[in-house]
Amino acid sequence: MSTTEPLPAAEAAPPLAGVPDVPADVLAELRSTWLPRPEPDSAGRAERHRLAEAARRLIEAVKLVDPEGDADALGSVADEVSDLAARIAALPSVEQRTPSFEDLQLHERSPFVGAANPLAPPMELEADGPVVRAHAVFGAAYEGPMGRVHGGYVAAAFDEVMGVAQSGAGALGMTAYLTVRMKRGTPLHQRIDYEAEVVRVEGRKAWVEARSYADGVLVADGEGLFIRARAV
Ligand SMILES: CCCCCCCCCCCCCCCC(=O)SCCNC(=O)CCNC(=O)[C@H](O)C(C)(C)COP(=O)(O)OP(=O)(O)OC[C@H]1O[C@@H](n2cnc3c(N)ncnc32)[C@H](O)[C@@H]1OP(=O)(O)O
Repeated sequence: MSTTEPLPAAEAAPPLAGVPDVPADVLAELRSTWLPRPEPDSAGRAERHRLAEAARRLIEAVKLVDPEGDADALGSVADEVSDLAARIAALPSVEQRTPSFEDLQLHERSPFVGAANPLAPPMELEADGPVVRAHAVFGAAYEGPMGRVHGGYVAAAFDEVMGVAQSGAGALGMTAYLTVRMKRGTPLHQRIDYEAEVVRVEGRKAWVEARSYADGVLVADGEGLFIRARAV
């Protein structure tokens, strides 16, 4: 891909040649309902999301706190946070019960999109015809070069958005390879926009293209191959 123009918006996902089983109108409906973030289905889940958001602020604060400041104060908060981690770990774990449908959703658990996952920025998703659009703001914890997102996270964000694009097109594969061209640094602390679309399907293989933009300027683009397991 050489153009820097965003992919055009589309009215609806056209049928994708090669994707089996699921009619295009059903997929389009699923995409429009599954990709936007749902409201939490219980008070407990809402509180877990609030806890994850607090943990994100904690991660950011720990990354930025000055080691040349007050060592006693640092030691004291390290003890408190350690006690808090032990209190949380002593609460019932999702791994001790059969996961619910909501537990398994990308919006809940993903390291990029998951509201319950403190590692997730979290990224927001939307369906735009056959294109999946996403956006995220990466904080200090994602820093590689000064003020820029680490290249591993740049690539991983592409994996997520491409993975959703091919799942949303019914391909349901796993990443076999991913190529990301990093054209400019991806800046921290500002909204990064993504777009991804399946461009070709052959049997169990789906090829996806994606791009990312900072303030409308192309910062990276790439493509990936996703392969559906034989059993699915
Ligand atoms: C409806 C709305 C829903 C929206 C809501 C979305 C929910 C859901 C979103 C999820 C979003 C998560 C996004 C993260 C996605 C991951 O991170 S997935 C995790 C990372 N990837 C992996 O762990 C994959 C590890 N690799 C594998 O498991 C296996 O190698 C694979 C990829 C499944 C392929 O295995 P296999 O099926 O045994 O492959 P095999 O039969 O040997 O080869 C099949 C063909 O593929 C080719 N091939 C195999 N591997 C490769 C390769 N690496 N490179 C090139 N060609 C290859 C072979 O040459 C062969 O080609 P042909 O001879 O048919 O032409």
